[in-house]
Amino acid sequence: MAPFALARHTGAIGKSLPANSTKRGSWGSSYRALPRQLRSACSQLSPLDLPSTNYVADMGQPCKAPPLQVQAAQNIFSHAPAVSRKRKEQIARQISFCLWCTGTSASGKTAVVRELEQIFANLGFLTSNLDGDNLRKGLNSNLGFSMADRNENLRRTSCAAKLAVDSAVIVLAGLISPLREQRLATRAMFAEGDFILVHVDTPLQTCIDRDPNGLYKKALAGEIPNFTGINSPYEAPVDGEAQIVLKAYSDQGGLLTPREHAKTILEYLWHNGYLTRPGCSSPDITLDEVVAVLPDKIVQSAYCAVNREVLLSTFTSADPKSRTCTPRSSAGHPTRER
Ligand SMILES: Nc1ncnc2c1ncn2[C@@H]1O[C@H](COP(=O)(O)OS(=O)(=O)O)[C@@H](OP(=O)(O)O)[C@H]1O
Ligand SMILES: Nc1ncnc2c1ncn2[C@@H]1O[C@H](COP(=O)(O)OP(=O)(O)O)[C@@H](O)[C@H]1O
Repeated sequence: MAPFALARHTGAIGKSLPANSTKRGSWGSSYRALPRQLRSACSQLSPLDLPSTNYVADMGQPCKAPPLQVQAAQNIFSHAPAVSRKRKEQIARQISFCLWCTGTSASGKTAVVRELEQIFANLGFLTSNLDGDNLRKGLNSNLGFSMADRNENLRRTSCAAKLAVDSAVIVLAGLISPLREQRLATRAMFAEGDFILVHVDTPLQTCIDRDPNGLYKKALAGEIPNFTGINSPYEAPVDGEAQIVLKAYSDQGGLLTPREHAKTILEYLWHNGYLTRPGCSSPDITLDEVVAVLPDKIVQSAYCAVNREVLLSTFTSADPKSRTCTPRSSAGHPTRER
């Protein structure tokens, strides 16, 4: 089944503009580092759990699906990277990680990711925005919303996210990822610390009231099968599963804005060393400065200029180790060692 209805989001910005030594394995093997009960949950999602989707030819004519691969390829010899991720992070002057937002449709995943994407750009960090809707127009365009198709959608997206993280890019992903086992399997793709799950915890009724594309209305009228939260399950993350939970409403009952959500995430990232430049002992920007950055203005900020200077010096310095960072704050911040 082809995706029912997808709203495309343009990237928030144009093109111009903590890790450990855990072995980073494949979908099939990397979850071995997890406790047994999580492994068992992950193991139900295998690369063999492929969708029963028919392909549609370019001409728009339905065509017979090529036989789906039911067995993993044999005789594959993988290559170690010629340039390490650590080296790439030094070049990019950032620590890469995957920030993965889960939540029902219209919970605000796209809004918070776009907000973050712009703030990161202004701070001089390179990101990739992996949005479920957008990916379903390309990489995942042959997938629908059966659970098997969602599994495959999430598996492919996790692989893409992993490739970007291994290339020193910060990934900002927003996909419903409705089942706990799917999120566990996604997390298992990454080394510990490289994956941060964010639950965009907006009550279903609020999402239904928002209904920006009229999909809930159609689903409630029985016109869309397998619609998350209506006739297909959404398992909210259990306690401790998500590193960050974004409640839609403040304690006073007011609706929190995407900007406030982005601030919560930035605080987490800053305190946990994700915004510390490789080789530095603390971030080169204070938390107050981070959260003061305006997302709606793409500017060549002072930070971009400083980073560019330091970056250029890495190419001119004979000994890369002689490169120094001048932290803007000397407070004792926790740092992710790279
Ligand atoms: N049946 C059904 N259920 C849920 N969502 C649907 C459905 N049909 C279309 N859409 C639109 O597809 C977007 C969700 O795609 P995802 O790739 O994030 O879904 S999943 O993670 O594979 O479950 C989702 O986008 P968001 O609203 O941004 O979440 C919807 O706009
Ligand atoms: N924090 C928020 N407060 C109010 N409205 C929001 C908030 N976040 C998102 N919205 C609005 O809700 C709708 C759905 O948001 P979106 O980010 O597209 O959600 P998702 O990507 O989870 O489907 C949009 O119209 C968006 O402008």
